[in-house]
Amino acid sequence: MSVTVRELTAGYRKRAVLHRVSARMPGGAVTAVVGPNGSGKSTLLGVLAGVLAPMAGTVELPGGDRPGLVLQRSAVPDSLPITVRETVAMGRWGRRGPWRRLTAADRDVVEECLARLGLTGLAGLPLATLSGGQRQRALIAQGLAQEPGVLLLDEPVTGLDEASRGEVEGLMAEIAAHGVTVVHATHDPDAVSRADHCLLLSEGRLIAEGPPSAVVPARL
Ligand SMILES: Nc1ncnc2c1ncn2[C@@H]1O[C@H](COP(=O)(O)OP(=O)(O)OP(=O)(O)O)[C@@H](O)[C@H]1O
Repeated sequence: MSVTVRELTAGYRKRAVLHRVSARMPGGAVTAVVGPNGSGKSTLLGVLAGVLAPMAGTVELPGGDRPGLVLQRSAVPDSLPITVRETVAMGRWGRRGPWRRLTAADRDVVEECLARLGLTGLAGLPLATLSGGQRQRALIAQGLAQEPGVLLLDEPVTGLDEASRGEVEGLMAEIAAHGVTVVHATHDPDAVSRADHCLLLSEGRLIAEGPPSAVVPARL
């Protein structure tokens, strides 16, 4: 099911960063949100994730579902003493609360997500000891463990080598093929061209929307 924003204005304190953005992100497909630094990509993801309230306008999510949010890798400090399995298990906290024990069903979901992302063999290692690509997969597994209908990813391929970028792009396509609406912010031209749909932001305004080939300027 698709996600729709209408006349969305949002920002921080009194300052609007997004201005009257109207766009549709198709269900079961990958949408890339592109635009220069500071154009409002992360802000849009924050509003879709429900961590930032709109100042005006509306957000329509399938079934009123809370989307899963995969943070930028750089937002996770290296000093965090947490294993890969614990990282993925945090994806269940939204359902259980952080201090409640996970149920057997929760633990099954965690193991399934670890397996799906090829992380079973790494599950007991500290997150900080993983490569950039492996760490990104752990964060995606955490997002999937929320079993969301909408998965939001903030710059999931930034800083990865070509092989890992391709792997993460392939994963996003596979997740979408399972019916999840995937929306990611990116600067990477390959990630844009492999998306199904694209939103181009500039200075907080939507300046184009459609298939990547029609939207993305050659200079990106
Ligand atoms: N927590 C915050 N408090 C105040 N202003 C913020 C906050 N986060 C972002 N901004 C401002 O909002 C504007 C848009 O930032 P945003 O992070 O949404 O852009 P972006 O397109 O994701 O940029 P980048 O490509 O650099 O990640 C910028 O001017 C930024 O300074």
